[in-house]
Amino acid sequence: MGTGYVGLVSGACLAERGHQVTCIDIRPEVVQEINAGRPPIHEIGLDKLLRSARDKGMLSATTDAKTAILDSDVTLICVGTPTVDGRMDMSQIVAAAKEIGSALASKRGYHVVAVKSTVLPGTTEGPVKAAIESHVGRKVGDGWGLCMNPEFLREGRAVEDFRVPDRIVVGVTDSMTAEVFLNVYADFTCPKLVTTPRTAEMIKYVSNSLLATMISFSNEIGNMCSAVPGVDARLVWKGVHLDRRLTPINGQVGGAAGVTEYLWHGLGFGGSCFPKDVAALRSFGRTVGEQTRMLDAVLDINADQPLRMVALLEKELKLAGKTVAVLGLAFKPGTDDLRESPALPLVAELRRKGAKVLAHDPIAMPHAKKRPEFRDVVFAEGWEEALKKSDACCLVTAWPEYRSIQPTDFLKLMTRALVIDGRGVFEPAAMAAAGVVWRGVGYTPEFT
Ligand SMILES: NC(=O)c1ccc[n+]([C@@H]2O[C@H](COP(=O)([O-])OP(=O)(O)OC[C@H]3O[C@@H](n4cnc5c(N)ncnc54)[C@H](O)[C@@H]3O)[C@@H](O)[C@H]2O)c1
Ligand SMILES: O=c1ccn([C@@H]2O[C@H](COP(=O)(O)OP(=O)(O)O[C@H]3O[C@H](CO)[C@@H](O)[C@H](O)[C@H]3O)[C@@H](O)[C@H]2O)c(=O)[nH]1
Repeated sequence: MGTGYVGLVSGACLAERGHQVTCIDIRPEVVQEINAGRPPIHEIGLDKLLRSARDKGMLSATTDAKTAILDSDVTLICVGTPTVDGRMDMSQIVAAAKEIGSALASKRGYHVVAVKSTVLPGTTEGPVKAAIESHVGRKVGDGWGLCMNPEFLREGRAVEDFRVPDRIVVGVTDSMTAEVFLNVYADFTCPKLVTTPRTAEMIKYVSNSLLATMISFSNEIGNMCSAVPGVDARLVWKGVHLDRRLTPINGQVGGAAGVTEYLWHGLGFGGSCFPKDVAALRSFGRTVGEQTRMLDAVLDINADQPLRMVALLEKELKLAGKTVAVLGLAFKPGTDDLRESPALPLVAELRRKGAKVLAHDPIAMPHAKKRPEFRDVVFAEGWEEALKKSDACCLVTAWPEYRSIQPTDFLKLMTRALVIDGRGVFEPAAMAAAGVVWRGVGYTPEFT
């Protein structure tokens, strides 16, 4: 139920594993696209997977929740749980639960409802259970079961993450539900952690909050390193990661320059999860009488990073009347998602300072053109055009095609080659040697 990033990817991947899947959504246009074999979202590998599942008769989509629920054994709730004023908005999840309850009222045979959406501790056993029970007319355990199954996939790598997860967490209170539900994941060989619904809910928030904390910590340290002549943050992270406690046992480290992802300076985190989940956990902490000094700092540091990019630019030129190329609008590469992208506060600040913005993104431009925040942004066909018509360049999203831009391209295309790198994409020494003025957010190379 809910065919966004989580619902559609889960549905397509479970169909691949041999389950019969019906995707339910309230948006008829989305249902139509799925039935036509076209994913309404951009995810690597999803179009092929969806078409294959549909062609084999393993997956279809509908707006008719009741029929779909009556014809199935398990329902995964994958609707949105946005934050409004920093608090989790439960309206979609409660509406979905009521609909499931109404359908289950006439159902024979055991049915398991799993909350896959990210929800605060107590939500599954509180409002979700209450909404289902009040409509089904039977208590949980009487013909139906309830569990919590957080999802850890990343946008842009969602199919790969779902196919090969690090772990599967299930929060459940009775063995019958655990047995039926774990059958869904029978083919997955990763560690499976069975716990209570409240602990499962908390695991999801703590996972996201820890990763967000690592990013803000790296940014605070990167900013500090930048302020000390002769300290190179990239080498600082390399040196720190040579500690075996931070480097995985097999010696494989992800991320740039041999540094574990999430411990790397830059523009900060965006997307539909980290900002909302840290904010929701912070307000949850207050409701249980706990201070959240770390989480407060994580969000404060993150809000500052895009503004630092503008401050770096202003050291090099007066922004009023100038044109700035913004390369990348999506909150990260591999997705067309603009939710909470650092490009949003960056563009707003550039406009506030009187600069014109000429933007490019390989995938997200059709969405960006519809956003009111980008109303007076001009869009370029390609990065070459953006650079040619600009006085400076801000690299926001580390798309592979931007990684291949050479120092000579900046020199050839721009009147003055001035680049502010928000993602540590370019090699500072090569840029400097070629004569490009290169600055990094949270990073000043050792040799400057
Ligand atoms: N996006 C991610 O990478 C990700 C990863 C892990 C967990 N999560 C969590 O999973 C949940 C879903 O996230 P998403 O990004 O897939 O959301 P989304 O906004 O992309 O999709 C939600 C979908 O639910 C549909 N919907 C709303 N109410 C419905 C109802 N009553 N019946 C049927 N459909 C309904 C909407 O039309 C929409 O298509 C959220 O709680 C999110 O925090 C997201
Ligand atoms: O070293 C890093 C790594 C990431 N980011 C930024 O952090 C944000 C989130 O990135 P990522 O974690 O790759 O994407 P999401 O799709 O938002 O995935 C996160 O949020 C999901 C939704 O809850 C979880 O399921 C995933 O496990 C969790 O990684 C993006 O803006 C990235 O640019 C950094 O700034 N520095």
